[in-house]
Amino acid sequence: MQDFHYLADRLAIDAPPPLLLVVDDQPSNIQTLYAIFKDRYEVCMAVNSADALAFCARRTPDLILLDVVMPGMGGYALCDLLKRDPRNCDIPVIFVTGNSDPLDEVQGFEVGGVDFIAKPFHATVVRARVHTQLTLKRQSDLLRMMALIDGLTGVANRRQFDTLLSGEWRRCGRSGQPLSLIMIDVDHFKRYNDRYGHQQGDVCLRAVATAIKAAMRRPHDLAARYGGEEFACLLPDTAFEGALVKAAEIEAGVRALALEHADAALGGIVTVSVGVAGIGAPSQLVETALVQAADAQLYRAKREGRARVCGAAL
Ligand SMILES: Nc1nc2c(ncn2[C@@H]2O[C@H](COP(=O)(O)OP(=O)(O)OP(=O)(O)O)[C@@H](O)[C@H]2O)c(=O)[nH]1
Repeated sequence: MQDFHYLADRLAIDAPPPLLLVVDDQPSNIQTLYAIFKDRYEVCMAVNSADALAFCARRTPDLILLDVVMPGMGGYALCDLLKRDPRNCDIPVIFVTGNSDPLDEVQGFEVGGVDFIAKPFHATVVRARVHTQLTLKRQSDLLRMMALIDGLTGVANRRQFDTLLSGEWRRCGRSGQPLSLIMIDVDHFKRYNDRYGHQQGDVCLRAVATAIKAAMRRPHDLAARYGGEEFACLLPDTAFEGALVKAAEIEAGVRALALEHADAALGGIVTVSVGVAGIGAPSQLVETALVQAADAQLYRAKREGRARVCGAAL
């Protein structure tokens, strides 16, 4: 539970103001809504459905206020399109309408709208409705994130890692791109816990996770907690040689933290052992081969004295 609060606090502190997209062909309506929301939210505007789609391809709004009747594609058709797109389907859409016909509202709910706001606007009601939907959106985003993020360290969890490994294995197999995997294990971590206590052990794991994440700079690189004191990095479109460089960076990055570990075998600081495996064309083998190979290299690094990188190309 403590980890849940840690994650929730981090999200609240780091969260930028919510992004509202107002889609309306009438400049006066846009101006009114802008005036209502500009103090608490980032408000962007689109004057037709095509502009709105272009905007959503660049950025993901937290909520859309959508006029029902517009020249060209109307609000219902636009909402229907957005809901069919996996990248945009979670954005709540509130329709803004001058029509109070219940049948009209039913159509709006059928295409995935979450609420209606009647014109002319009543500022307090509009604010309250938007606030309610944004609160619900934040909560569902948090739950989605908790299902994919390790609560202790903030990196991806094992579930996300397994899902992405399967996806990247197939994608790299189709495109003929290489795929590499790095497995990392904290050395003599049982001794660390025994000497410094489990809570300090958790602090150490967070610091190690941060050092690992710092080495993952490409957008598709993934750092994950594989289990206990073991981490894994998935490097799509990266050949074995490149992954070896990253692995060395991770090993050096953890050393550079200079976390005291009086019972460590070498140097009196926390170190990691690292195993690397890379494959040129994933389609030749089953995906477990990559994990097994990286794991075998990790245990080789342990056998050969820890605090080092070992690797093999498949
Ligand atoms: N503090 C803390 N400890 C954990 C966590 N998960 C696993 N551990 C501990 O990590 C230790 C792992 O110990 P071992 O697998 O024996 O390995 P090791 O002591 O690191 O030794 P080598 O891997 O051989 O260098 C165990 O004591 C686990 O209890 C965690 O979330 N927090």
